Amino acid sequence: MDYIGHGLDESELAPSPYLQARAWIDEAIERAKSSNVLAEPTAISVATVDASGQPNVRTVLMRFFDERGPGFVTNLESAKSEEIRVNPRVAAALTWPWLYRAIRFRGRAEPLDREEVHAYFDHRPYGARLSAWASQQSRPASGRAELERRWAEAQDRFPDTGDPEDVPVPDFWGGWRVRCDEVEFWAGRANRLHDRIVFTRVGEGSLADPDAWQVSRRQP
Ligand SMILES: Cc1cc2nc3c(=O)[nH]c(=O)nc-3n(C[C@H](O)[C@H](O)[C@H](O)COP(=O)(O)O)c2cc1C
Ligand SMILES: Cc1ncc(COP(=O)(O)O)c(C=O)c1O
Repeated sequence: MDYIGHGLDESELAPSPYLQARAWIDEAIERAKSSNVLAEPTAISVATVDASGQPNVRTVLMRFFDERGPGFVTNLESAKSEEIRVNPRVAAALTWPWLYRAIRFRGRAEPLDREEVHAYFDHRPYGARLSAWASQQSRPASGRAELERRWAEAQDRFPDTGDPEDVPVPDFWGGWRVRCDEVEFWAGRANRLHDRIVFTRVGEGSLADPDAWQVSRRQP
């Protein structure tokens, strides 16, 4: 299949990686709404490296994106979180094949503030908040029954009152944000002659600070 995307030219590039990513993310979210498949436009693959140097990758939902970088929520005792604590260097990719676009972030993961985590957790559905308690994420499970039992125990412990306070945030649940050093925008073009425009950090500013970034192009 040939990629017949519009491409990405330096002349139309936003002045900062934040604005460029924001435009693509917003467009992906908007276009996904009118799609009849589950496009999940904020699904992001997050790569880490384990203590032995072996890479690892999994998909999460990018629940935060601002000038500080992309962020996600997860169990803080999961494999990914343990790997990040040993080595905070991560990479993350948003991929929208149906838009012939992808964004790659590289940098270091930093913990989300507890206030952000609390505010986010309170908006999750009751059942998902219970699952945060029920799942020792990444640990072995004897079977589905064990998970269902642990979920039911959480339900007994934290009955549904309709109030966000009914299920507190577990101390072992939170999230990470990627402080980026590099952001690459990939736009698929015909004949595999794609566009790849890269913002590389040259200063301390945020993703929204044009002075903190240098733009270059890579071969497809
Ligand atoms: C579309 C999609 C979205 C997901 N979103 C999350 C998420 O936001 N947070 C999370 O912890 N796991 C999420 N998962 C599950 C992860 O892919 C993964 O199984 C889990 O986080 C355990 O990863 P780990 O053992 O490497 O830590 C999602 C999976 C898929 C396919
Ligand atoms: C295990 C797990 N944790 C967290 C999330 C993110 O959930 P939420 O939709 O509340 O952001 C997901 C989403 O798929 C998930 O599978």
